[in-house]
Amino acid sequence: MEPRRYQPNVLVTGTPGCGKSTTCELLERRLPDFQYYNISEFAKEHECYDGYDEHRKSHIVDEDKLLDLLEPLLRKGGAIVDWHVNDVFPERLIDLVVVLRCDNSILYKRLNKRGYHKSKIDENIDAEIMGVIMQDAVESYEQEIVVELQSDNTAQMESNVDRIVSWVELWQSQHHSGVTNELTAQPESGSDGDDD
Ligand SMILES: Nc1ncnc2c1ncn2[C@@H]1O[C@H](COP(=O)(O)OP(=O)(O)O)[C@@H](O)[C@H]1O
Repeated sequence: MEPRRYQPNVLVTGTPGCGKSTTCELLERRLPDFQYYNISEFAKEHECYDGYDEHRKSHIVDEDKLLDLLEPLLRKGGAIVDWHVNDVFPERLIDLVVVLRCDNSILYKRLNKRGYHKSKIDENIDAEIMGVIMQDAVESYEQEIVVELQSDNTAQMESNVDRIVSWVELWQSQHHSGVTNELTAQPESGSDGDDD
């Protein structure tokens, strides 16, 4: 059986350039007990690669190897996971999925500034217009744990961070009080509860 988690795991996903890393870095400061996993960097660091995609000019991530390494870390809870791919993490390990969204013209400027090739910018803008990442998220997780947050400007990003922190605190209060209740629960009185 899956061990009980005392902190939730939060997956922050979205099209590249939507603001995942910036949001996660702010979250990290607000949630000092949490561990931040930028999966692109994690995959590079642990060489979770399975070839190179010449067309995209990027490494192909070996998802099996990635998950083998990541799963024991996520089982403990308290992880902030940042990746544009979201359908590879087992549902049982994820408590909240945040899908960041961005206006196309703003996203274009961000990706252009990043020096992406035009074909790569177009591919990402198309994905954002079609809501590909959101679609993947709702197909992979219970709809109740998926939230879509707009991240066009700093004010929205700050508000998103506040919302995620509030959600984490709510999760903690529900789960920690749940533990206490289980431990302190009195046996049922056996009354039929006749309320006439
Ligand atoms: N909500 C936002 N408001 C203003 N700038 C943002 C916002 N989100 C991201 N950015 C900027 O856009 C760029 C891409 O953000 P980043 O967090 O690296 O995106 P991702 O991790 O999704 O690829 C960065 O220069 C970042 O400062």
